[in-house]
This record gives sequence, C-alpha cells and structure tokens, in this order.
Amino acid sequence: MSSTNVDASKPPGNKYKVADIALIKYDRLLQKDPEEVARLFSACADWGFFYLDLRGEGTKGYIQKVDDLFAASRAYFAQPLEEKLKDTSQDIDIYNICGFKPMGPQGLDSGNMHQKSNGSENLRVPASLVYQPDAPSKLAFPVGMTSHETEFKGFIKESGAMARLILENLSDYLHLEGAQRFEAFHDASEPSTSSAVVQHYPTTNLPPNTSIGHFTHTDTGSITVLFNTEWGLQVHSPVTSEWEYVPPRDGCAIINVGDTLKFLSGLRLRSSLHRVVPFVDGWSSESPSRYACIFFLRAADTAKFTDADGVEWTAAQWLRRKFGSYRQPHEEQKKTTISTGKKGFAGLWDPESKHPADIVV
Ligand SMILES: O=C(O)CCC(=O)C(=O)O
Ligand SMILES: [Fe+2]
Repeated sequence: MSSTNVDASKPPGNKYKVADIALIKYDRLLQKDPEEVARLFSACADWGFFYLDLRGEGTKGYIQKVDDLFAASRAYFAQPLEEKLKDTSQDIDIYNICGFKPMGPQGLDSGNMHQKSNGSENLRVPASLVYQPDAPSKLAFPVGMTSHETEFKGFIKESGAMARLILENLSDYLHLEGAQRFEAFHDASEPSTSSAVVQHYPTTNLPPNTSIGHFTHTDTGSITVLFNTEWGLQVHSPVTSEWEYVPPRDGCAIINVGDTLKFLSGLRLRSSLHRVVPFVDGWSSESPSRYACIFFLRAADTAKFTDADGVEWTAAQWLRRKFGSYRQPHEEQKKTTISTGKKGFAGLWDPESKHPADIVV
C-alpha cells in the first residue's frame, strides 16, 4: 500500500479522533487565489498542520515519484543492519544531516514512551546535493540508495519548490517585503540542513528498550512535506489539548510548520507538537511496517531569528540544540521547552491508559 491510495475518510471503525485540519489545494496556491491563501494562513496559524491536495494533472509525476520512493525505502530498510550502517556519517559535525540513522539505543534518540529509545530508522539525504552539487563537501549520496538517486533528488527538488511556494503565499498574506519575506531566509543557494528523509517504523524485531513509533516533538525547520503509509501520526490539538490522528490521505501531502517559521513569523504561525504511535489495528495487513517520505525545508544555516524567550539563534544553532535535546532522557527534556515547546511536558504515549484519541466517540 502506498501513501497515495489510502483514504482517510474511511478510518478503521470510524471511532478514532481525527484532527480537523484544512485541505488546501496546491493548484490554487500556484494561482495565488486570495481565498485559498487566506485559508492557508489560517491553517498555519490555527493548527500548523494541513493537507495539501495534489490530485491535479500537474502533480501526477510528483505523486508517482513519492510512490517510487516508498518502494525504494521498503527495499532499502529490508537490508541487513550492517549494510545500512555503511551509509552512516559519524564524522559529520551537525547531528544527523546525512545518511542512515539506526533505531533503538544505537540511534541515540529517546522514544515516545518512558525510558524507551526511538522506534524508527531513517535515511537522510541533504538538499545541498541537489542545490550545491559542486560545493566541496564531506556529504555523499548514500551508497545503498544509489539506484534511486534520480527519484530522491527529484523528490527534493519538487518538494522544495512546493514548500517555497507555501512560504511565498504566507509572505504575500502578511505583506512582507524584501529581506523580511520568508523565502529570503530560505535561499536554496545558501548552505542549510534542508533534507529529504525516508523513515521506517517496524512493529517487530525492535532492539531492546525501544518503543514503536516516533518521539514527541515539534519540527525544527520551517515547512515539512510529509507522506506516510499508515495511521499513527498524532497532533496535540491546540483546540482540545488532546492527541488526535492525522491519517494519510489519498493524493495529499501532510504539511506542517516548524519552529523556525513560527519564530520568523513572530509567533503568528504554529509549530504543533506531534508524535507517531503504534496504531497497529489500522495498519495494512500486508505490511507489519509503516513508512514515511519527508522533505524538511529549513532556513539557511546563518539565518537568524528570536525564540519565544527573546533569545537570538541561527538556524544551525537551533538545529544542534534541538537534536541534542532529543537525545536527552525524558526527565531532562521536560526541564526545557526545546523538544516539545512546552516545559514539563514530554507528551509520552502510555498504552496502559486509554488515550483520548483511542476512545470510541
Ligand atoms: O512518520 C510520520 O508520520 C511523522 C514523522 C515526523 O514527524 C518527523 O520525522 O519529523
Ligand atoms: Fe515531525
């Protein structure tokens, strides 16, 4: 099953809380339709999450690329761990900007449950391999993905263009000019940690002390373009303060706003807290795994912004701080707002307590 033939209008049993996020039409954003741009702004301000409807003629090729990438990911992650570890770049200065990251204690990140490690493995390809192909760099395209380099790079290019179109429309809506426009902080020719990631969430054979899913976090960067194959993504609702599902939807990307854009917008846009939980009841029976293909648009490394406490950061500093926090035990993470945006709140998943999102309504 791919992301693009899942229909969220038919949730398993119709009994789970689904986040009431907007559906924004990509074609109308391309045309800068004022009503759609206003809806886009509200979606980013209210939830920081929305579906981007890509079911037009012009995006057929892109959707095909996403499906190809899912197929490539399945093959990639099915390799033995030793093979995948050959793509791990241990020597890279900024955490996790390129290559394979294992799950469990070896991957270093804390998980979505108390005292557990993170349950997803991923492969990250920096956008700089597309935008600055000739720049001297220690980064190289992962060997285990070589036969899918064209699709991967195409995904980076087209997702990057979509994310920038969203920034452009938001800048227009806010009447931002020149260097203040959001796109100005995201010049593709500047070094950044923008990257594409394929992610695998197995439900069996996890390393010891590892929980299925993804830890609770807000995204570091500006715009995330996400496709996934199964239910499991939950957003912490700004309306109800409960966890609500954001299921995959046929022909649509899930878009969310990250911390950098929230800060660049003077807190007008929301960087919503989210996580992935093992909603295995709703996962397709033919696959015991969940997959995600993601593009993270992040500001240029040197772009500056001020956080909610009035402290100035560059985008590169913010990423290091954030990725460092994800590696801390939950008790430590709770002492600051870095990981989740909320002090004292780790948002851990507790399978013993009936979670609001899992209560029949
Ligand atoms: O797998 C998903 O649906 C979401 C993953 C995610 O939030 C992330 O990698 O930042
Ligand atoms: Fe995320």
